[in-house]
Amino acid sequence: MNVADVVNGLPTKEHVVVDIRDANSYAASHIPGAIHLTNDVLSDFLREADFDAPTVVCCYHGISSQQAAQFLISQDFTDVYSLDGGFELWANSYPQHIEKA
Ligand SMILES: O=S(=O)([O-])[S-]
Repeated sequence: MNVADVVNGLPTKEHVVVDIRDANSYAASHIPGAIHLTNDVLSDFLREADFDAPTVVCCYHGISSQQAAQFLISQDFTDVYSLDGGFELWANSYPQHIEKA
């Protein structure tokens, strides 16, 4: 999914955004409303998740998010996307849409 689709969905909270970057990167800046998804919180996340919600995985550059998206699909999520270009493209495109922890 491209960054424009995600930014357009922000006002209505159309997507669940999960950020798989390291804790410092997430703390410094992330997509507004993004959940920080790490191995530590994975079981809680899976227990509470809406498996049919449109869910977008954000990493650094859009590579590792593809694997994470596949993993979520393997866990029975039905509507999962990888954010093309990752947070780097997001931050360059929408510096006004950045949330700090
Ligand atoms: O985050 S990344 O795998 O795209 S470098």
